Amino acid sequence: MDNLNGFPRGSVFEDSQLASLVNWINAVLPNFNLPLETSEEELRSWLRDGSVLCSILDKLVPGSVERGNGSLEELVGVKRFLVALDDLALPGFELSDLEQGSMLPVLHCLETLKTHFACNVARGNIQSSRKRWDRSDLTPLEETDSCLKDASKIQRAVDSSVVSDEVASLDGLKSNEMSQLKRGSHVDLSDAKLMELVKSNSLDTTSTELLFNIGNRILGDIFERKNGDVPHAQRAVCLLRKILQVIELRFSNQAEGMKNQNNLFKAREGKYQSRMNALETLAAGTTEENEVVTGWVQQLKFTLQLEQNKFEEKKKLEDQDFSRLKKEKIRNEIEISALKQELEMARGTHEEQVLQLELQANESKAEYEKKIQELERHLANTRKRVKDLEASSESRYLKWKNKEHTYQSFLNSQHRAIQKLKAGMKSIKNEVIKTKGSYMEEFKYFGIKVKGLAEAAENYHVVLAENRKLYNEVQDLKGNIRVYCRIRPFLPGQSQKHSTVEFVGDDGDLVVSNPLKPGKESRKHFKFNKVFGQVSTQEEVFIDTQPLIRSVLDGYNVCIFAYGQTGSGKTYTMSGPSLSSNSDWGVNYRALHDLFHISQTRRSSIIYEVCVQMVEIYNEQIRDLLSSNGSQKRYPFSLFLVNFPIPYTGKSLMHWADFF
Ligand SMILES: Nc1ncnc2c1ncn2[C@@H]1O[C@H](COP(=O)(O)OP(=O)(O)OP(=O)(O)O)[C@@H](O)[C@H]1O
Repeated sequence: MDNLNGFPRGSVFEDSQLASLVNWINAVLPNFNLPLETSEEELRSWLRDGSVLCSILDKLVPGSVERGNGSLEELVGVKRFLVALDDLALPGFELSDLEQGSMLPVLHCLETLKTHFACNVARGNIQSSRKRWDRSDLTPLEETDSCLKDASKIQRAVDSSVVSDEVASLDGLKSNEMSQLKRGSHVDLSDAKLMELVKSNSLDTTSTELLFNIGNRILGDIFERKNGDVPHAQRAVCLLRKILQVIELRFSNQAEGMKNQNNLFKAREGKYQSRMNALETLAAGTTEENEVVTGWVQQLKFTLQLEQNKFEEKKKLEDQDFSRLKKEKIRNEIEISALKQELEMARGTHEEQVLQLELQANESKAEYEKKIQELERHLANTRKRVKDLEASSESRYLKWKNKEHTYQSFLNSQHRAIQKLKAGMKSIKNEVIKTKGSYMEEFKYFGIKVKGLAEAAENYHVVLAENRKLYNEVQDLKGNIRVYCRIRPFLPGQSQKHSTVEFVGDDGDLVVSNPLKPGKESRKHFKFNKVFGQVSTQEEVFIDTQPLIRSVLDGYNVCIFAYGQTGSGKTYTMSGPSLSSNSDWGVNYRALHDLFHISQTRRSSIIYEVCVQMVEIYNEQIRDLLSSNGSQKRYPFSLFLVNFPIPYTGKSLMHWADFF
């Protein structure tokens, strides 16, 4: 059995249909985001409080659902949804269906909404679709019932249809755009479109509901454009003002019309009352006439009563409409004032944003101008540099060209020279081969010569050894012990008149006189190997000892020592007054220098090792001065051993031993 809305009770709702329905709900209300595999029971729990249903319908037909008053009653939302459906003449369902009954009517209702509005969106015409429902889907009885519905519902339905007609008739807007406007969904409110609406007279013929929808949409569009599109906002404000003017004019016209109608009805009532009075006067005449007149009067009274009833009914309706319109006007005025405030705020915000943007624009403009100037300067510099570079590259190119030419000629000359060198090298090679042959012969000849020289050198060593032997024999003959005397000159400050040296002979004779002693004792004669006078030099003293020192290198022991009283010149003779000048060197330094020099000249044939020992003889004790614990070490023998080879300088002593 079918229900009142024409849906089969027993029909099945496929899962795919349910998923498609859920998908559609998600498309209409993206915030809900229901899962596609939602079951009927889950959907029931979602829809139970009616808020989702109201939101869907409000989204499809903005303003169609009455605003809630915050009631906590669960089914209030569903009731509002059903009332709104009824107003739109769309099929609904029973409250019990959503509470615990079959969900089929609810699902079919939603399916109808989906199909209906999808169809309307496609066609851009709500009215035609509703008419189809009214006529084809209702039974004749129901059609009759619907005709007897409340006058306000009819009026609203008529208004809706008028709205649709007016939507279609608006100049400058396409029908689907107007449909979107009416639903509150997005439509392009470009500046040109706004200007067109402001200038056109089509707003005068547009219904009040549609005007409110347009106003809402414009405000929404202004808030969506948060980036301060001020010209657009200004145009939108102009359009809003015009809409408000139209609405105000319309309300005042309606009030005026109501007043006129009221006066008209009052005038008619007075007219009928005067007629009744006239008829009553006539009734007071003849009985016959009276009866006839009474009949007329009765008839007139009945007619008047009917008229009065009609008039009262009409007046009641008009009063209701008037009060409704009044309330609506107050509500609209409140809404308009709120909108005005919002608009003012938005305008203030936009102006601030505009100022900020202008400031930013000025700053960035100045910055860009500065940058442009810098870039221009840079460009000019770059151009200049490019020109310079071009000029320098041109000159370099010419220079390199010249160099290339020079190198080419140089290479050619080098090539020729190489050719010449190759030819020269060939001839040199031949010459080298020839020379090599001659060298080989010469080498052979030299070999023979060198052999002879080696034999001669061998003989030379033999002769040299013999010479040394003879030399040392001469030294022996001269005497192993030689005594020299050196006379110190007067020291600065000493008197030169009292010298005891009377005679110095060339053969080593020395006569010393002392006039203070008597007889032979006053003159004494000494004999030395040689006597060095006051003017003798350090070198002259050394020359006589040099042969003895050289014999050390042939393996002989030599001892040189100086003897004399304090201040007689022992240190002067053995070491020298200073080492700054070679001429001041004493016997020690000269002897060592000579020894090292000779050892160097003989290093090809003999290698000498030189050792040094330094001892001190003091109070008949000998101490090693180079020993690490020298102060402790003492030699266990007495001073005057015969032939002990020590150079003696009084207090200090130097010893060269083991010379080879
Ligand atoms: N031949 C000389 N010519 C010039 N001056 C000399 C000569 N011999 C010695 N003298 C000077 O005489 C002074 C004493 O000489 P020197 O110190 O050599 O004596 P000495 O015998 O070593 O004394 P001492 O036993 O006290 O050490 C020094 O000033 C020295 O320069």
